[in-house]
Amino acid sequence: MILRVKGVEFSYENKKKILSDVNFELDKGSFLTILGPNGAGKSTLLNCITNLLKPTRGELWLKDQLMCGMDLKQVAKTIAYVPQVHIPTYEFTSLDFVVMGRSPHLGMFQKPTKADYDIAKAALVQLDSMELAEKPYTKLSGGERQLVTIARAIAQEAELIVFDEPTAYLDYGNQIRILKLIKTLTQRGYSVIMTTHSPDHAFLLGGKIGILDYHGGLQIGAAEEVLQEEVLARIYGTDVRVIYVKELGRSVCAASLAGFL
Ligand SMILES: Nc1ncnc2c1ncn2[C@@H]1O[C@H](COP(=O)(O)OP(=O)(O)OP(=O)(O)O)[C@@H](O)[C@H]1O
Repeated sequence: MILRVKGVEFSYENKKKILSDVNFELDKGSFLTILGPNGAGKSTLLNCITNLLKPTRGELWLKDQLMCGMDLKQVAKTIAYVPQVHIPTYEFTSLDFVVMGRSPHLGMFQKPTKADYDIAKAALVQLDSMELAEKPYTKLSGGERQLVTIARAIAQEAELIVFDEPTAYLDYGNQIRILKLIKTLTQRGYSVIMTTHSPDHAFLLGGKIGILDYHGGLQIGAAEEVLQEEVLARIYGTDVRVIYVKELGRSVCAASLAGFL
């Protein structure tokens, strides 16, 4: 077990409960996709998991340690966060950006060493992206930026990588490339949590699915078990068909515009 979320509740200042009694465990090398409508609380849950927000109730355990007693640097040695959009102000090269993943392993005023740069380069090589090393990070395309951000997570040498909508803003080909890469990461032993707005991505990746509803509850199960037509219709407020495609060996989601407007 790498992460245990136990009875977690969260409210912002306005007191509306965004997360309510959320419970799940994540094993090493396993995968959880979190779905839910806009504003349900997916990013809030990821922020609690990465210790950026403190739950109002409940406990988060990282391996066998309670997370509330850990600082961000300690947590970052185990969990890497790949946010949706990251636009730095300075013109770092991609390699300098990837090497920032080494910060949790450096002392307060310590600069990255040659060994840290070697780890950052190896992360870019792992993702077949070494040609991006000298490109300014601010000049990368959306897909390239996502690759470099994943390389930073790998350079961090974390065991759990948390992705907030990793396919947002990417074209169809890059969406599938990033999903393949995420699947490969789990095959290499990383644990992964990601959010998505596409139930089809959940079918494509397999693993466990969590559906967050507007009452803050997280329903967890296997894709085929959780992603039922009635559930999707309730969550997204629109008709969705779940169809098994023999050639693909999996179900797909298809929406219809009939009766819309
Ligand atoms: N800092 C904040 N202070 C107060 N309320 C907030 C804050 N951040 C988010 N919220 C509210 O909490 C709720 C959950 O937001 P969150 O961003 O976690 O949802 P989400 O499921 O990630 O949404 P989306 O799919 O649209 O990205 C929303 O109603 C949002 O307005």
